[in-house]
Amino acid sequence: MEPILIVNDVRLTIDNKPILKGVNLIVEKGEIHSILGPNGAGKSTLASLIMGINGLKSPTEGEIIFKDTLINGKEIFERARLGLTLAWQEPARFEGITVEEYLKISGRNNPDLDVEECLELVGLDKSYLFRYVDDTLSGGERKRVELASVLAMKPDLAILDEPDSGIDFASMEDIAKMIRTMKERGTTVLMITHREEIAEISDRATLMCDGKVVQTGDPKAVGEKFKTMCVKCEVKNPQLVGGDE
Ligand SMILES: Nc1ncnc2c1ncn2[C@@H]1O[C@H](COP(=O)(O)OP(=O)(O)OP(=O)(O)O)[C@@H](O)[C@H]1O
Repeated sequence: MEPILIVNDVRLTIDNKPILKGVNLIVEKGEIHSILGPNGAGKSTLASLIMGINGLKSPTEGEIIFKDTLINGKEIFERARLGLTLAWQEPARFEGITVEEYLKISGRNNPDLDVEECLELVGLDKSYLFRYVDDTLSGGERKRVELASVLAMKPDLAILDEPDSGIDFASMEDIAKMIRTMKERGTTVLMITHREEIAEISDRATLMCDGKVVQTGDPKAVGEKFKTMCVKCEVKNPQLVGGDE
């Protein structure tokens, strides 16, 4: 096993509020790794820190190492150049850009780019190439276009923040298939999700709660723990989730 991403004792405090409280995570090259956890666990904040977005370029303490390079403090474009990309929780919306243009921009550094194939892999036919990436596409279609753009980019590590949001239950198997295709094409996937059934397509999963990692391992076991412990805990006793430092 060869780690592609190492998150080493990462702490983040914003306005005196501890948000990440010593997160340790190793993502192995070639795996699909899910992060599960209740609302407010710190999943998106961790994804932002790994990508260097939303003003979060460095943790308060700890290290983020991508492909043997310490990326604390690096700009988003430097991280992208190293082979790191992120698909957002909110699907893409770009006024005046067609799907074809969007995929070509996304895949400009991919010598094997085939935009029609990228669309096909996310279940959209080639008539979508001429559609605009705006609200004339449904939320689910924009989500698919965004996942097609990740396939076009072919990054070494793709962080997918809730790829299942805005996707109806019947399309979940499609999404799962697409994420597996990403893996087959050499992209390691770190995926944030609320749905344990999506986490189950992973090779490994991590459960986060209250800014900490609770468990990493077999996705079924982690999903089960999420389902049985966190959901109950969140509903009945939110103030006890995970405890404090
Ligand atoms: N810039 C910020 N300033 C203050 N608090 C913040 C900031 N960003 C995040 N938080 C807080 O940090 C905690 C973790 O938020 P985060 O969005 O990372 O959780 P999450 O696990 O992704 O939740 P969800 O599943 O609801 O998206 C929340 O309590 C949130 O309000």
